[in-house]
Amino acid sequence: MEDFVVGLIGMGDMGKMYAQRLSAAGWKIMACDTEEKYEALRKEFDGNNDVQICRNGHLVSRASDYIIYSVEAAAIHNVIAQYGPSTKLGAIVGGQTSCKDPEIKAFERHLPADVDIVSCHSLHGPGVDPRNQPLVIIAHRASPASVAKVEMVLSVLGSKHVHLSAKEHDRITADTQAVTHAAFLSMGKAWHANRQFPWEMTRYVGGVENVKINIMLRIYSQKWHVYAGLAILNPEARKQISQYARSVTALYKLMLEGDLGALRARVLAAKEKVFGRDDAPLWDDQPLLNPDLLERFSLGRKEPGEAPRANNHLSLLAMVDCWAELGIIPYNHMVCSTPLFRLWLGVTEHVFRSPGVLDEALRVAVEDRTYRSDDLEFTFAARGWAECVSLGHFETWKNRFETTQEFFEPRFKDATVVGNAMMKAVLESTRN
Ligand SMILES: NC(=O)C1=CN([C@@H]2O[C@H](COP(=O)(O)OP(=O)(O)OC[C@H]3O[C@@H](n4cnc5c(N)ncnc54)[C@H](OP(=O)(O)O)[C@@H]3O)[C@@H](O)[C@H]2O)C=CC1
Ligand SMILES: O=C(O)C(=O)Cc1ccc(O)cc1
Repeated sequence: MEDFVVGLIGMGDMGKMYAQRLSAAGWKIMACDTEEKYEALRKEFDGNNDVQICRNGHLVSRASDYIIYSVEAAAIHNVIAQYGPSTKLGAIVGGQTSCKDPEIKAFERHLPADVDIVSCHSLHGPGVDPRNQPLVIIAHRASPASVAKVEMVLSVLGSKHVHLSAKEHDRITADTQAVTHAAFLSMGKAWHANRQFPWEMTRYVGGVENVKINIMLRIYSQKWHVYAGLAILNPEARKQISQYARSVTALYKLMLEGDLGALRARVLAAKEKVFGRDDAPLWDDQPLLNPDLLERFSLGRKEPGEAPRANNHLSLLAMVDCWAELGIIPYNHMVCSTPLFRLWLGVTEHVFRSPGVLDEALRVAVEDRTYRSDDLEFTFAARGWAECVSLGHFETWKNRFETTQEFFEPRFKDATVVGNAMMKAVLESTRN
């Protein structure tokens, strides 16, 4: 492996993270982005002798032994069609896209037959320390020797390798990532529709609300294509996102009707399916999240000693309803989960394993009208995202995302600082 060269096509956030970490560990890298970024990238990597910037993917492909495509999911087909035929004889090729169906199809179609296919997916954003985070390895068409080479190169990330097929990967990430994002995207849309910065309204500050707000802002501060790609292009995700919207609508209607009995019965039945019976729970003895920790990461002000206002937690109740309807046991996906999913499952578990909190949420749901208009907007938003994903409308998705991104944009700087601290503390304190 002495002269082994790793090629990186796409030097955005993930490509650069790989370039920096792999070269720091001593691997020789050849990398490119689109041609107009050539000079800027050369300047950026000027001091790094282990990273050679190329003008295009042909130059990377012809000289690299293992090539990783880290480009937008919607572009992967065209990019592989362009550079795939230039792949070095006998090389290994993989991709980093969040959804494997289009990537594998493009590889099968455009790569020469002598090339092995071993894909990967780091299950975390570029700003998260990859150590101990799951890294999916997909040995799609490869000799054991090629898989071993890929694992040796990527071992420098310190992630936990999880071996899956492309189909298993897409199924699990639809259950974990796509539907989790749908919940936070809907919260952002709802707050935007009511023109609220939720942390400026005292009723929103504290505990579970901190997680909702911080993660919502984190998602809207990122690039739209990452979230659009993994929802729209994953053939498994449509069902989950549509069910989430149906669950939100059904629970909201029960709230409007003031039917506490029916609401309670539905939520408790879902709880039993997802979290097990009270005498045989599926959760661990230790909660996934320490609730005290959540209080520390607020963007808003709270008077000392003031408890967070009760909330009906429609977004969380609907998540459990959705899992129950689809027969998903979220704990089964922990080996292949992102930090956001673990956080989301952690707060959901917190509400469902604290009987007082769940009872209060159900009582508030029918008695307290404070949240009615927010919840109406949340319901519209969840249905809007679901429709957009079902129709596969990238442009509408982009527009929906960017208008809300613009609304929250002035707050991203502060939110990123608090959000990063929260993620770090939560990751350190949660079991994986
Ligand atoms: N961000 C995240 O949290 C994670 C993302 N992923 C996945 O990784 C992939 C990359 O994501 P990320 O790095 O965040 O996105 P970025 O947009 O930051 O990076 C993608 C880069 O690829 C470039 N590109 C597009 N076409 C070509 C081409 N023909 N030749 C060379 N470069 C090209 C893009 O250029 P241009 O902008 O000009 O199009 C862009 O710079 C996506 O598929 C994403 O789903 C996986 C795990 C985590
Ligand atoms: O943790 C999450 O769900 C994120 O939002 C970050 C992210 C985005 C895309 C991926 O393919 C993997 C991780």
